[in-house]
Formats: sequence, C-alpha cells, structure tokens
Amino acid sequence: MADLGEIEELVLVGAGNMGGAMLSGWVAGGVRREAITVIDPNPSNSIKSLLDRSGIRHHVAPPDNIKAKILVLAVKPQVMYAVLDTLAPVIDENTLVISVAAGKTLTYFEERLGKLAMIRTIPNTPSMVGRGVIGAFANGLVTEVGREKADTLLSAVGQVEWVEKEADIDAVTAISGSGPAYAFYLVECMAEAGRKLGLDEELAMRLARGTVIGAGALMDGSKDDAGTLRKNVTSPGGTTAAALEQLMAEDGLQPVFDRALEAACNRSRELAG
Ligand SMILES: NC(=O)C1=CN([C@@H]2O[C@H](COP(=O)(O)OP(=O)(O)OC[C@H]3O[C@@H](n4cnc5c(N)ncnc54)[C@H](O)[C@@H]3O)[C@@H](O)[C@H]2O)C=CC1
Ligand SMILES: O=C(O)[C@@H]1CCC=N1
Repeated sequence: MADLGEIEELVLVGAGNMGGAMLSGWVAGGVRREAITVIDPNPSNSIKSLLDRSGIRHHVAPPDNIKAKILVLAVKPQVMYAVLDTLAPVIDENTLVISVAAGKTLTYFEERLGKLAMIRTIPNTPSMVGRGVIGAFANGLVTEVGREKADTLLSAVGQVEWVEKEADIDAVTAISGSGPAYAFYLVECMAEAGRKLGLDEELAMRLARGTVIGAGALMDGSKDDAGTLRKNVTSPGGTTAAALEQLMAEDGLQPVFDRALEAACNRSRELAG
C-alpha cells in the first residue's frame, strides 16, 4: 500500500461534490499540500476556504508550469469534452489519469488524451464523510505501482472495489454510485407513511432517518448478512412480519429495483458518448 505522504504532482480538475470530497480526504489523510494543484474556475465557498486554510495551489485553468503525475478528472460528464481539450499543458506520457465521471469510457478519454495509463472510477457521495464506495477499473497501461497509488488515494474517501471488466462499472454505478439516493428515498417514504399514520412530520422524519442510520451502523458492525439482520427484527406473527408481508407481496420490491438499476445502468452507457 502506497503512502499518501509520498504522492507527488497530483492535479485535481473540478473540486465540486466529488472532487471536493476527495480533496478533503487527501488533506486529512496526509497528502502534502505542495503535492496538490486544483483546477476549478468556480469552486464553492467551502472548497475556497479549504484551499485558503491549507495553502493548496489553485488555478482557474490548467497552468503551463506543472506536469501531473496523477490527474484526477472530476467535472460533470457534460463539460468533460471541453475540459479535456484544455489539459495538454498538464499532461505528459507518464501521467496517470483517474476519472470519476459517470458513463465516460476509457476509450472516450484515450481518443482525446492519447494512450495513457488510465483508471475509470465511480465513487458515491458518502465519500464526503470518508464512507464512500468506489468502483474502479484500470486499463492495461496502469502499472502495479500506479494501481497502488490510485488505491491509496481512493481509499482516503472510502472502500475501493476493483472490477475486472470495464463494462461492470455501469452496473457498479447503478448500485453504489446512485445508491445513496435510493437509501435517502427510503427515508422519505418511511417518514411520509409515518406522517399519514398521524405522527408529527418532523418527528416522523427523525424516526425514519435515525432508523436507517442505525440499521447501517448495525450492519457495519455485524458479521451477519442483510437477510439475517432482517430476520432478527422479524418476530413470528409480529409487526415487522405484517409490514414485510406488504413490502414483499407478489415479487415485492425486487422488480422495482431490477427496473431502477437497469435504467441507471443504461443511462450510464448513454453518457459514454
Ligand atoms: N454526485 C455524485 O453522487 C457522483 C458524481 N460522480 C461524477 O463526479 C463528477 C463530478 O460531479 P459532482 O462533483 O457531483 O459535480 P459538481 O458540479 O459538484 O462539481 C463539478 C466541479 O467542476 C467544476 N468545473 C466546471 N467546469 C470546469 C472546468 N472547465 N475546469 C475545472 N473545473 C470545472 C465546477 O466549478 C465544480 O466545482 C461527474 O462526472 C459525476 O458523474 C460520480 C459518482 C457520484
Ligand atoms: O446521477 C449521476 O449521474 C451521478 C453518477 C452517480 C451518482 N450521481
């Protein structure tokens, strides 16, 4: 495992939700501030204050006095094309490129940046609190050392899962990339159902939110699988069984999740172009 303190010439392009989360993780994890350059024409106030506090170099456009050893691309897929056109000054043949953009394939990057060592990743928003899940795929030009460095950088914000086939990244995007939204939607639905049962709206939200947070923490500390944890809540003939009978009626939520994740996976493929 490489050491965050040994990272050199790390250039981050786009310091929004994802780029900003990674930047915070790197700073907290010990990447030297001199090793980082941020390129973002319009960083949020919180990122500006992190940059000011930590004294990290910041540019509104790619400077011509730095060659990135590692270049992290964290702009929206829709602006990626225009951004890639500006990056020649910060890239050479030794640059390792790491993309976090949904959908954008390694072929897309190779066609615009040339044949470089490249890693396509898909993180998720819990990366903001160091609890992300990050899917990653490396092309054949990534060395063992490059992969270790990338693993160390990504591990600063969460759990890294390497996949063997690039196509799997679309499915990873559908589960863990977009997945936090499904969990938040579950909280919204539980709270709304509680409100309909007569509870104060804010109380219902506190109960739903606390329950999902608590269930996550319980799962985190447990060796049991999700099904066993569910069965532990479910007394025969009790309240949970009554609720699950509704949730699992006919095929239950599975067909809904099948359709939802298929839609996300397809959208990820569409974003490739
Ligand atoms: N938000 C999410 O849950 C996830 C997002 N992603 C991917 O992460 C990437 C970034 O998404 P977010 O962080 O959510 O977007 P964001 O909008 O929060 O951040 C994008 C950042 O890029 C900056 N930017 C715009 N034009 C630029 C340019 N020409 N040069 C440099 N920086 C520029 C913006 O000022 C902004 O700070 C996207 O490609 C997205 O697909 C991946 C997984 C999850
Ligand atoms: O919705 C999106 O396209 C991005 C990628 C995964 C999560 N957010």
